[in-house]
Amino acid sequence: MDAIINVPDPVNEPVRTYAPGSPERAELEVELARMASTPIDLPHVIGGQEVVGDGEAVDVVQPHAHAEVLGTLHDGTGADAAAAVDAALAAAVPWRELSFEDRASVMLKAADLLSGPWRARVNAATMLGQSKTVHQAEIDSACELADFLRFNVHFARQLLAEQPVTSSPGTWNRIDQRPLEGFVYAVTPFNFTAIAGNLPTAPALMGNTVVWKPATTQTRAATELMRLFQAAGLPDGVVNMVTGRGPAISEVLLNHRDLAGIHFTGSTTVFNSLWKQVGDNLSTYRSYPRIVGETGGKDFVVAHPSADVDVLRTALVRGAFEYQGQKCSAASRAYVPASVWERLRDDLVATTEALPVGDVRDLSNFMGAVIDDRAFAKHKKVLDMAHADDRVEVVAGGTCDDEVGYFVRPTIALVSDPEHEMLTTEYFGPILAVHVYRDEDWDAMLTQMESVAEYALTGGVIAQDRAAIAEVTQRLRFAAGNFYVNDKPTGAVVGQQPFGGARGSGTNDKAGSKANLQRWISTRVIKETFAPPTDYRYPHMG
Ligand SMILES: NC(=O)c1ccc[n+]([C@@H]2O[C@H](COP(=O)([O-])OP(=O)(O)OC[C@H]3O[C@@H](n4cnc5c(N)ncnc54)[C@H](O)[C@@H]3O)[C@@H](O)[C@H]2O)c1
Ligand SMILES: N[C@@H](CCC=O)C(=O)O
Repeated sequence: MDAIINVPDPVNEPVRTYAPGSPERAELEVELARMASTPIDLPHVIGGQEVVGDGEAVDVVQPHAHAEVLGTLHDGTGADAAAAVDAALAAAVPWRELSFEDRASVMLKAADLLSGPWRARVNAATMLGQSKTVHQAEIDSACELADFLRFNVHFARQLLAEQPVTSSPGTWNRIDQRPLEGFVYAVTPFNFTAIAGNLPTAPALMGNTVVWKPATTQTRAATELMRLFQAAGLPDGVVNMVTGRGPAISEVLLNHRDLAGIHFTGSTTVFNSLWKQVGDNLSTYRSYPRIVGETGGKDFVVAHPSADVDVLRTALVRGAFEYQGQKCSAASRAYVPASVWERLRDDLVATTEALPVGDVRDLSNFMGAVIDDRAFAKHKKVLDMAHADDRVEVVAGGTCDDEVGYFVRPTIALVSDPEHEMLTTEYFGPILAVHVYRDEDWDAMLTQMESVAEYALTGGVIAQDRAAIAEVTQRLRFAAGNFYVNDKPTGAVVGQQPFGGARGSGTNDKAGSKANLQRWISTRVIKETFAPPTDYRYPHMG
């Protein structure tokens, strides 16, 4: 077909309410019951084939009811990884030779299936496997993933339309956006099904083929995503999913000549280790691998003496405790002036103590469980430390219980020492450290908190005074890649607040944006000369 094709204008997927009596709630409840009662194999998908591996078996359980198994995966071995690379390389040429419209069409179809007939099952898998409440699952696995798929197509179309600004008389300059040579390695975290879906499909849209390793605890929903992509017509081998913990898979992939890029989201520690291995292996590769990684955070809320207390309380409760604080964007440190704390404390503590925490199948709960026994043990240790440390006063929560599920009560800890690890370390759980500063120390507080943590992901200011808002926005310019004024620091929406941070929080390539897609292409410039010179001499030579 010869045509310059436009793509549909993207629109953010509307968030459904799941209110009692709504059709979406009825459909979801059927799916939750079906999935919870039907554990399945969670196979690798290599070259389009479901392969039950022979690596160690790992059960994927419901975090809020850990005796209930959702499925069993097999830890990916070196042989599984090698087979996935072979499949990705075999699929590369036919995939990149399809037109952009054909590739885009697969992504747009996946978005429409997800927002329609697949919505309930992907949401149910995310709720059960990752312990998300229905609202948290809906904004992630249905809406954000559909948005990634649709907005990426829109941004990719813009990228491909960008051509040289000018051509000299007698010449024509053109740009060809090539995929990378080799395969892209996508490694995804447990906490967002949308990220799990975006990291392999963004490079694929740009013409690359991919080996994708989801987090073990997210594999129930990841398995639904693989099936969704296949249902949307993704050709075999374009995305190959290898399940498991990762090191054995990385051993093969990071030592492969054709590693063309890494698309990672997860902790700073794991990202640093992958980057280091790439550095150590540099002479192995055909091209310099593109490395994109969005990593950890120690996200802040700074309150000014002019803050509206109701706005501040809501931003803290939602920002710190939604999805059990397991968002990279979650507020985990707050700086509150003494004059505001006096008015905030009782209501904030009472609201926090009243938050319903439990099994996410009970839709009246505000929070579920933390992801697994490791996370639970880490949070328990932090709570024990907080209770024992005389620089810390636990004013809400502070308890946990793993008898049925990995439940950690939402916790607020008053921390007097601004250098304390509770104000610098990412715990990735429902633990909010609050530092109360003297109103007159506003300036010193801003200077100290700006760089006390290694991260720079999200943060915000709660204030009504315009001069204070302007001051914080400027002084904390490098402290967050996503900055909020009078709002919680979570809940970025694709196309509205492209997401990512710098410093120890990652490469800030902004998931779901043109900047991210740019990393998955390698530009070729073609200059054609219509009446080429036939004499080498220049006029100045006489
Ligand atoms: N900045 C962002 O956009 C963003 C978004 C979501 C999560 N996060 C961060 O992710 C972290 C939480 O997620 P997590 O617990 O899944 O992170 P993690 O780093 O423990 O795991 C991330 C992924 O890396 C895999 N992995 C670990 N070692 C590996 C290896 N050697 N080779 C290959 N894969 C390996 C894991 O199995 C998982 O799939 C937090 O630090 C959070 O801040 C950041
Ligand atoms: N983009 C999400 C966070 C993703 C990380 O976990 C937000 O803005 O809350």
